[in-house]
Amino acid sequence: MSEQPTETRTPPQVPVIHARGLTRCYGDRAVVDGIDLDIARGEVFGLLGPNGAGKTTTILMMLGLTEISSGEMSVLGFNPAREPLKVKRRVGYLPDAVGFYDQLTATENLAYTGKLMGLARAERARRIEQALWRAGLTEVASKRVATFSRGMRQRLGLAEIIMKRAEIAVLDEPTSGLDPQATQEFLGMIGELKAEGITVLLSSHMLDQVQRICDRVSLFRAGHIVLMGAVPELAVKVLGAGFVVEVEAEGLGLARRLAMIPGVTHVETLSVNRFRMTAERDVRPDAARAVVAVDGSLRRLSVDEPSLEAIYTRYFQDLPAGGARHAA
Ligand SMILES: Nc1ncnc2c1ncn2[C@@H]1O[C@H](COP(=O)(O)OP(=O)(O)OP(=O)(O)O)[C@@H](O)[C@H]1O
Repeated sequence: MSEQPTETRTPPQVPVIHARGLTRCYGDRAVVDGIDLDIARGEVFGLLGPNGAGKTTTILMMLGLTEISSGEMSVLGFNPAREPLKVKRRVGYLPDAVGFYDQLTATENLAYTGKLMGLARAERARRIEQALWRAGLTEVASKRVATFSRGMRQRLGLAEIIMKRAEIAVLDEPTSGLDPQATQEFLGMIGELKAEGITVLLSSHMLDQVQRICDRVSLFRAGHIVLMGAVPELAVKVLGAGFVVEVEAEGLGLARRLAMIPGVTHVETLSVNRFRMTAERDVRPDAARAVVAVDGSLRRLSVDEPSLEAIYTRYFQDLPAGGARHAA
């Protein structure tokens, strides 16, 4: 195989994952029902939603692992239904239960994948060594995978993605069952992938983790994407507020100044010299400048970031009983 993923990279402005009206039916039931998606290169994109909402089915369609009933989908410019091998070569997939050969060592497992990819022996050895090192597995490289904990298997999955030089990493519940330290390390590694320009799709129920590492998230419900965007945007939509910034400062006409800051939707005067601002973004630097502009003195500035947990909970609480609400 002589294909070099680096030579075929899609230009940055073209979404690396594009779907329109994507649908998957089992019998007469649509489990993914007309979803639209555009994911940019280098984005960390979260897929959230209750069990059975259609996240894994969407991922499987992306990878050419399940049929697309109707709609369009392209991954790195390829149609996964017609060109699954081209997609597979460029996309790393870490399913919930990673399938490695238990009787082989970590190195041997990666060597097996490397051979399937058609990598020459020297190149294979170089990439394996580098990938194991990046995943923190160098010391256990010659241990059989049967002896690995779940955390180590997950890292080996990441090592495989690194070795493949995948342009997209698709991670399905990667941190479930990991202890807090292993989780932190794993999230750190996802951050490193992003820093290299790799696009990451993360399906997870761990809302705090999703919030920490994702640029945008999508909320699936009954086969639809019902919400999509950056957390502050979703907070404005669902909670009616994004960031809440509190300012304690003296200064004449400060409340009026604060209200003029772009992105501020509301300013409440809590008491003399104490203000609570609701904003679409973190406006603390602007608030500090506003205090200086009125020749005031700043005593305290704090921000409450919107939480994905609160958005998720409120969204489902606000649904009318048995009601369907599916506009992204
Ligand atoms: N092969 C299949 N045949 C019939 N129905 C299926 C099949 N695979 C999935 N489904 C159904 O499709 C729906 C969506 O499943 P999917 O696995 O995509 O959900 P999910 O959002 O990934 O859930 P989870 O959070 O539990 O992983 C579920 O109702 C599931 O039962």
